Amino acid sequence: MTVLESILEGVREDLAAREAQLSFDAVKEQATKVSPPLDVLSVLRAPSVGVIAEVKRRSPSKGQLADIPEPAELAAQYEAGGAQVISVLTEQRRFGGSLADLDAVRAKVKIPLLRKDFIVSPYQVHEARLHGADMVLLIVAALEQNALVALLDRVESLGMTALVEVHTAEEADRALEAGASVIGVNARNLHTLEVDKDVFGRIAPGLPFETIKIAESGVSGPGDLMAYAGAGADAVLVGESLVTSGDPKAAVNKLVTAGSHPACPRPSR
Ligand SMILES: O=C(O)c1ccccc1NCC(=O)[C@H](O)[C@H](O)COP(=O)(O)O
Repeated sequence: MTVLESILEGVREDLAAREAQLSFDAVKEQATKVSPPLDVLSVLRAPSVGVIAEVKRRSPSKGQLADIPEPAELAAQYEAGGAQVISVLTEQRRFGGSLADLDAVRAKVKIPLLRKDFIVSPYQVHEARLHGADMVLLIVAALEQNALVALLDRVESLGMTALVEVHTAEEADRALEAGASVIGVNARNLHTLEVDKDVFGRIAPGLPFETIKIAESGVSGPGDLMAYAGAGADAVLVGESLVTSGDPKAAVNKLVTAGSHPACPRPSR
């Protein structure tokens, strides 16, 4: 069993437990009562190369990264540093996250929120909305094509934006066929955990001009952002280097400054 398959097994068990507590109909109904989602596409189309800053406690590849007792405080630092979007890892078993983290962050910051999890069911999409997410991650490697299409439609029908994650050219083709307008190229292979920062540069040039392109994983500082920007990234998604930095506001701000510097290569949009 690969790492991704093992994560998905736990995700499905945890999902079944939550469904037993709160029915699908109830989640759907309650989610209609929260404030409407923010317009993530406009934010990501800004002329500078943006930063999606992640609340990430631990990971299968690195183990414990940071305790993060107050995720809302970390998110506020990210916002103050100029992040465009905050990613909240809500998976519990491997990443130590929760929907309570999403609630806390939503109550604290005004910028868009990404629910970063392993979404396999429409239930989780409505749940994301109920807990204040504006954007939802859909991982192509975790989904059959019909499920990917159905989940993408579901996300968009709720006014949210899907970040459709790929790691290979074949997955990128599937993302485009499904109708993704935002594609994240993850440098991390979720089956082996190997990180290859060159994957973005191999895949992004083959994506349509109008597709918003996010480079995910392995960003340790402005140099990585500049390299991803040179290969066509509209934004970078960063976790580890921010949560371990000791000064998340400054760490985000360094990236944001690099992304808006005139010398930073910009996507041609
Ligand atoms: O981070 C992991 O080890 C991991 C393992 C298996 C599935 C997903 C995983 N991470 C999710 C992510 O994609 C990253 O949290 C995100 O791109 C930020 O990456 P980084 O800046 O390298 O922490």
